[in-house]
Amino acid sequence: MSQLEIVLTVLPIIISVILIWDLFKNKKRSHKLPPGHMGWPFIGETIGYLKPHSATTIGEFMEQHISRYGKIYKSNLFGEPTIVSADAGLNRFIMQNEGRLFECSYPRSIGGILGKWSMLVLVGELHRDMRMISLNFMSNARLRTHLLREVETHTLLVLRSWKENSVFSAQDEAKKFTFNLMAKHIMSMDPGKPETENLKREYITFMKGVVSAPLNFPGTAYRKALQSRSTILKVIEQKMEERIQKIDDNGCEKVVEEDDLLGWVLKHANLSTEQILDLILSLLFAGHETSSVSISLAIYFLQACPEAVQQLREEHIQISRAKNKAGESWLNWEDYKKMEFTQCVISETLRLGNVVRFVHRKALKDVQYKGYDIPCGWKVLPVFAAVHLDPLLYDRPQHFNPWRWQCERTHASGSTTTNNFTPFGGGPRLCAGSELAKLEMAVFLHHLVLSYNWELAEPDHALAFPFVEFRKGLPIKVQYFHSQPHKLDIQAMSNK
Ligand code: HEM
Repeated sequence: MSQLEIVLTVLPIIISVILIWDLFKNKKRSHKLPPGHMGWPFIGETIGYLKPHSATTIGEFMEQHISRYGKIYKSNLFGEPTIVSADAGLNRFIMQNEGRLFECSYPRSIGGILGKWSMLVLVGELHRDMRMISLNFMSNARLRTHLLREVETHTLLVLRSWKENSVFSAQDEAKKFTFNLMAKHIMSMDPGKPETENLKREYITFMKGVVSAPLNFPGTAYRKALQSRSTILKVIEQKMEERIQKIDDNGCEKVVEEDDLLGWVLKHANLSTEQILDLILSLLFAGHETSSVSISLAIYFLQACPEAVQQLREEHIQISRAKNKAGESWLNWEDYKKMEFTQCVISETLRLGNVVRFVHRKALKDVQYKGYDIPCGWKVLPVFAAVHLDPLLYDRPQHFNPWRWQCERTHASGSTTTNNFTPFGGGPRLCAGSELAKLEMAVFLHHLVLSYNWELAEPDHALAFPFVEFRKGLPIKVQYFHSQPHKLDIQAMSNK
């Protein structure tokens, strides 16, 4: 057979195979997709989707898409075909079927910056192992025995530094509080020490990169963040080495017992150095940003709602009076459990502020939901913010109304509000630090309302892009609230 004859025989076969394969794929492709628009090639509709908007709204893009296509629509976001869900039922379905029908799938740039062993990136068994470590370390028992005292100490350190009538950024103060708490809890680093302050500086550069476009060129925020990442990792690694030197052959610390995450991981978990570094960095990230923004949001919402401040203050004055009577200073778990209205304020802050607005998932199989197909491999974005701000689910959703949660508490659980409230996500990836976050907010609010009155020094509001932040840093002015015998004196409290 001549070469030409071979080509003429083989070519039609190859073309037929391609055509049959294409036909087969097309048949598979004939999904009943939700309505929507795929936008420009590659970038799709990403720019519109990420356009900054007020954190207490879902933004123009989402509003227009929901009114045009409904609560479930298709799009092209982050370079991939995507199903966006503002539907409470679908969001629950996605979160509950993690690992079976859907899987966590953050953009590659997040893995680049948080590390390939970060909990946000890991799936399957590796994720489960890392999750167990985090859950153990933030268990309810540890919250009672260790964290409550730490949270209160760090709250007081920050609040005690506030000067009457001075103007400062409440957001920076909240960040200081949560960073110091995390640095202490994770690596026993003390606030104010040069090593802690250096780490904080690097961390700020790192965070700017996490929220920026992932452009790895000289001078970009992303490139600077990658540099800060390696500096931060060096600090953590050095701490690790110091700690390993202290651990004897029996696995016990020879000198001082530092009861932090680093020590715990070194003694109890079988992780590589790289895994420990990424775990610690991702916990620092997960535990610092979200809680500090939530505290800033609470300060912001409350200054516009004096009735809520008054009720909150009454609750905390009662707790404080009972403690004074009993000769106690530090808050204990029973005090925390008495903070019922405070929990309503926290829930309402998380509902209206939507610190984590959506999460990233992908479909592991072809999935059907409400007559629509979600094709295998497509990205899926459950948008919690859209559910939390849905007027069909929450009466006057844009209105800060902590009392709506009071009715919830008196009704049986499983009610509409509770079912549709997912500030901490859900299913097997439910936030590992949710109880710690609520404790931080409650203790901070306790001392805030007992110690100060506050007002905005200039107008500001929280923007979502999509990380939530106050553009001007939430400048506030404080006055002492004197009617309490309460003293912000940690030394005196420690000596009691
Ligand atoms: C109000 C504050 C917080 C909010 C709103 C929040 C929200 C969330 C959400 C929505 C997720 C799920 C992400 C996903 O499914 O892809 C998550 C995961 C996580 N959060 Fe939080 N979080 C907060 C505070 C904290 C704190 C204080 C910590 C403590 C270090 C923490 C540690 C984590 C961890 C480790 C995960 C990953 C869980 C897993 O993948 O199994 N979070 N958080």
